[in-house]
Parts: sequence; C-alpha cells; structure tokens
Amino acid sequence: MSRTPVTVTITGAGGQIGYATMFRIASGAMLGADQPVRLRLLEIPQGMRGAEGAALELADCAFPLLAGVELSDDPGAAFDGANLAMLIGSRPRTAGMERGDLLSANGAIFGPQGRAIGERAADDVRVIVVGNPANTNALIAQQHAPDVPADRFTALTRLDHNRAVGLLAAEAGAPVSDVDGITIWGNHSATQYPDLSDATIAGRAALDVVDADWARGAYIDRVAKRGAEIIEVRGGSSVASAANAAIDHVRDWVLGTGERRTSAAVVSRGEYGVPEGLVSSFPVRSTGGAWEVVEGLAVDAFSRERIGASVAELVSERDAVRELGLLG
Ligand SMILES: NC(=O)C1=CN([C@@H]2O[C@H](COP(=O)(O)OP(=O)(O)OC[C@H]3O[C@@H](n4cnc5c(N)ncnc54)[C@H](O)[C@@H]3O)[C@@H](O)[C@H]2O)C=CC1
Ligand SMILES: O=C([O-])CC(=O)C(=O)O
Repeated sequence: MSRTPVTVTITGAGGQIGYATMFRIASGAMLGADQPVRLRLLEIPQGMRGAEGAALELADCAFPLLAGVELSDDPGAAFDGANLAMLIGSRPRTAGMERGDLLSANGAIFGPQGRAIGERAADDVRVIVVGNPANTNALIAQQHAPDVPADRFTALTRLDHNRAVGLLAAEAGAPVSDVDGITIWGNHSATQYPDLSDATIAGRAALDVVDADWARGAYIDRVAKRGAEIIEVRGGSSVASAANAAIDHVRDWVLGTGERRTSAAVVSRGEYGVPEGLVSSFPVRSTGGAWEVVEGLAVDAFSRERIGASVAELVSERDAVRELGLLG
C-alpha cells in the first residue's frame, strides 16, 4: 500500500445511504483495488452515534485499503484536505412529496458545506451531491465556493441513468451490458427526460428494438417516477441503488468512461441551450479526470420540449433558492 491515500468526505455518514456507501469505498469498489482511502465522516450531533457505530464496523472489516477514519460534526474539519466530497446528508422525502418540496428543509445545509469545501478542501477536490433536490443543492454548494472550478461540482443522476438502462434492457430481453447511449436530461425529479433517441442495444438503435410509443410514454414515466415507486414498495427511499450510483459516478469521473456514455448533472456551459450555470443532467463521458458533455447529438422537437420542461423547473428552483437567500 505505497500510494498516497485519497481523502473521501462523506456527509450524512450516520444515515442510510452513507452507511451503504462507505464499506464499498473502503473495499476499493470506487477508486480501485490499489488505491488506499482515508474516510472523513461528517454528521450533525444527532446523527453522530450512527456514524460512530459505522466507524466501529469499518474497523471490524479490517479493509487493507482503509488508511483511517475520522468523524466530525464540523464541516471545516471534515472537508480539510478532501479530494472527494460526497454530499449525502440531508432529509429524504416520504410518500406524497416531490423532491423539490425538500428545498427549504435541505437547501440551508449546502451553503455552509460549499463554503467549507472552498476554504479547506484539496486543490483537486471533486464534489458529488446526492441529497435532494440534488441539482439545486449542488448549485447552492458551488455558488459558495467561487475559487473552486465550477466543473468540480456535480449532482447525481446516475441512479436515473442506471434505472433507465435496467428498464430498457428488461423490455428488450437483452443484457444490460448491451445498452449504450441513453441520456438523462435535466433535473433529478419527475420532470427528468430519459432519452432513447440515440440509445443502442448491441449496436442496434434501441428505437428499432422496443416500441417507440412505449419509449416515449410509459418508459419515461416509469424511470422518472422510479424513486416514488421505491418509496411506495419499500416504505422508504432508495438506499443501496443510490449508494451504488454514487460510487459509479465517482469511479467513472476519476478513472474514466472510455468511449461509453453515461449521464451526470454538471454545471452547464450553455450546451444544448441549457442556461449557463444551472446544474443539469447531460450525456457525458469522462477523460483525464473531467466530465465532458457529449455535444452534437440530434435533438428532435419531442426531446427539445421534454428537456425544456425539466430545465424550466431547474430555473424555478434556482429562483426559489435565490429568493430564500440560499445562493449567498
Ligand atoms: N440523487 C439521488 O439519486 C438520490 C438522493 N437521495 C437523497 O439522499 C439524501 C439522504 O438519504 P438517506 O441516507 O436515505 O437519508 P437518512 O435520513 O437515512 O440519512 C441522512 C443523514 O444525513 C444527516 N444530516 C442531516 N443534515 C446534515 C448535515 N448538515 N451535515 C451532515 N449530515 C447531515 C442526518 O443526521 C442523517 O443521518 C436524501 O436527501 C435523499 O432524498 C436518495 C436517493 C437517491
Ligand atoms: O425519490 C426519492 O426521493 C429518492 C431519490 O432521489 C431516488 O430514489 O431517486
């Protein structure tokens, strides 16, 4: 174990997704089997016992790659020297709520954490926001860290992407590994647009394999409302699949995607007409440790309308948090 450990800060470490994430990171599933990690666990005082218990269990796993575990309820200490910041800690929604309903409850968490990242994290820090509403919380954090390059702030839409892959593969009766070219556009919310226009299954256009009405109707609804479906069936919001998606996102960001495409919410530079500065989901690849939006895809009138609706929601969330004084 001669490589320098990477410092990974996990917020909400006493909660469900935090718990489902940290053991896989410590095992090497996120950064590779030869990369030691140091975990920093951030909680609020009420959540600290849960984080302490998780830390005891981490010790009991005797992970060879785990170079240390530190707990804190102070964002400054928790993000000090962080190379990766996984912002999970925040309240989940319950049945009958939309994720946007969490804006006022959760938004206030992300300003102070963004500021602490700006002041204390390592120069190469990369941030992923999982806590809902993830895109706008990422925007809040990014706005509080003006000295960190904006492209280091992202939000998780990989869970939506993975759901879209799984549901398409099931419909086509194909292995998930045959599926490529799906895009999740926009917000991690019910307005998101899972787009099969450019998707392939074993190299064939997906829209030639599955029914086009399904692809542009029931499929979109099922993917976009899968979070609510899980809440209804499980009695609580997604945990293991969310942790898995967060790990997929960071692994691909750091280690690269190759030619394969995925989806991530990144700070818009105006690609596909999405207003600059919004944290919106796009088709992406990662090379050299940076996400790149895949440009030049054809966007027909149907897709344009769906993307526009989700982006309009992002604009209204941004305006709402600005009104609440949360953008700093
Ligand atoms: N983007 C995505 O795809 C998904 C996002 N989520 C979201 O992830 C978030 C976490 O979900 P769960 O782990 O299931 O919730 P949970 O309630 O089990 O855990 C949340 C933890 O965050 C802690 N926390 C609250 N404020 C904090 C702060 N300021 N600093 C540090 N920790 C803080 C709480 O004490 C709690 O232990 C929720 O907002 C949920 O909606 C969930 C699934 C998918
Ligand atoms: O639906 C929720 O509230 C949790 C979540 O973000 C998801 O499962 O996609």
